[in-house]
Amino acid sequence: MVKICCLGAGYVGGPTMAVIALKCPSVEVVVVDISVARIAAWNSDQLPIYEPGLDDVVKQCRGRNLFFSTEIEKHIGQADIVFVSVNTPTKTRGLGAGKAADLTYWESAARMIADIAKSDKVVVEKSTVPVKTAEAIEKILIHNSKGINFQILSNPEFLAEGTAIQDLFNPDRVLIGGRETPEGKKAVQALKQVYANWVPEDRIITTNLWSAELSKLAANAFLAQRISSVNAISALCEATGADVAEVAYSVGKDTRIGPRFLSASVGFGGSCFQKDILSLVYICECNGLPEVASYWKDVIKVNDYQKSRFVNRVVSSMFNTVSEKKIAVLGFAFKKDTGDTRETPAIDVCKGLLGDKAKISIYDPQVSEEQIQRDLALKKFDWDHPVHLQPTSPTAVKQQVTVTWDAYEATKGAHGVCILTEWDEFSKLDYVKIYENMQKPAFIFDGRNVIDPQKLREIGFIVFSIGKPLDPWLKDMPAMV
Ligand SMILES: NC(=O)c1ccc[n+]([C@@H]2O[C@H](COP(=O)([O-])OP(=O)(O)OC[C@H]3O[C@@H](n4cnc5c(N)ncnc54)[C@H](O)[C@@H]3O)[C@@H](O)[C@H]2O)c1
Ligand SMILES: O=c1ccn([C@@H]2O[C@H](COP(=O)(O)OP(=O)(O)O[C@H]3O[C@H](CO)[C@@H](O)[C@H](O)[C@H]3O)[C@@H](O)[C@H]2O)c(=O)[nH]1
Repeated sequence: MVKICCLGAGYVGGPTMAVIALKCPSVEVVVVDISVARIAAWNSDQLPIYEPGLDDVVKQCRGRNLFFSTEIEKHIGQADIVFVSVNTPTKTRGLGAGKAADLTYWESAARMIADIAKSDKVVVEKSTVPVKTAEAIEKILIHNSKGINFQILSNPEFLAEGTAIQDLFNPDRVLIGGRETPEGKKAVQALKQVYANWVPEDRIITTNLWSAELSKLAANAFLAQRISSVNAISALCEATGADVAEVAYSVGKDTRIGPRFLSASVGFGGSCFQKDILSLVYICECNGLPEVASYWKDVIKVNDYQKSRFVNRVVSSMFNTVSEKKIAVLGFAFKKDTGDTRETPAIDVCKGLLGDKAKISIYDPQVSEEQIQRDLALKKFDWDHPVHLQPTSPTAVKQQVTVTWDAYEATKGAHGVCILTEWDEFSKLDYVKIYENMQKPAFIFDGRNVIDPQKLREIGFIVFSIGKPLDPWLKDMPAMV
């Protein structure tokens, strides 16, 4: 029986390994983590992450050929294939701070594998890493190898949160990069065989190591670039009276461009896009390519602009101040169908409003008060370290922020409502009831274009929707910078 061990029981390690276990009954999969709490949650009825369809997959295989454990050494020792799916945050200190990927967790994982292994192993990079990481990892493994043969493969993950199970069941492609030596090719084949249990052969791409590593960063950069492109156009739509949904539809009808990933928003969030583009920028700079670095950096610049533009809209519409005004925030997760808040645009928008002394009342169906308070108190990039290693006691913002478990409670007595996540339930709320319970004039700022602005204007709201023709009220407000 092939034995797989995965280091890192997070948003990638957990779902990916659960699906491998489901689709490959003859493979034993053990997911290990340094976080005792996380492993305990994977072994309970309350999984540590919310992901549609995940409970079902885990229930089918846990205890059969899928196990979650903190006995890292034992399971690395027994494995034929070791996946490494640990955090690769942005560095906060030293060389490359604010851009380069911090490979501390990866390096310590590699050192542990080298120390423990007593038999040959295929080591798979599942984490997103800078190009040439495999070379560094190889050096660590080989220098400590005691004659053991390690083959390192790059097998980046392309799942998106909220649709992870669907993406894993039916991936657009599986990418495997390896050394072009006979041993390297054998290792690629061994991993290919695992995926071939459910992924059609023509969707399994094999490349050299560096192409695989770079493809992951490039794919995220291209995806994020589409969002920044449509968001840049959304600002121009607001200035000209064009409607970004109509523009995106017309543009996306060109088969060379395609319709997906063209929804204007308050900005992209999530643990990957910003981190991976910053990493790409740093790699370009290190390779003497400042023009290429600056091209990709602008994708993030436009994203930051979109978030601050949104805050400015809110403040300038409401008589240029939100001080002491209650603002309801509907949605805190970085997208619907996840409880993940890493790099969510809601953090920057809330911080912007808090900077103008607003009182914020937040509702998100999947995010707890503790998480929100921590997010609003954490320093930039601290969020991407293992949860149990993050600072514990958030301060300051508590009095200005309340968190409710009900959209009607959050909006009661509010001067304005900001929709920051596209949860389906937000388009179905009773907006007449919400309007009646709000201060007047009642404002709504839709950062996800989930409500029909015309219908809400008929109720009496002053409405701002990203990239849509402006409300007459907003047209008369001071110009925005
Ligand atoms: N989240 C996504 O949608 C996504 C998609 C594709 C790729 N990725 C990449 O996958 C990697 C992991 O991302 P994630 O979202 O799963 O992160 P995560 O924070 O949810 O999970 C990482 C886990 O690794 C554990 N860990 C850290 N060091 C360890 C060690 N030495 N041994 C064992 N466990 C260790 C942490 O405790 C944590 O539970 C990152 O490189 C990320 O960029 C993420
Ligand atoms: O048209 C769009 C599409 C997305 N978003 C936003 O973009 C962010 C990222 O969304 P998405 O890409 O769907 O989720 P992630 O889980 O971050 O997945 C991305 O990042 C992962 C981590 O690397 C990759 O594996 C995936 O392929 C890649 O889609 C979210 O805030 C979305 O709301 C928009 O604003 N407009």
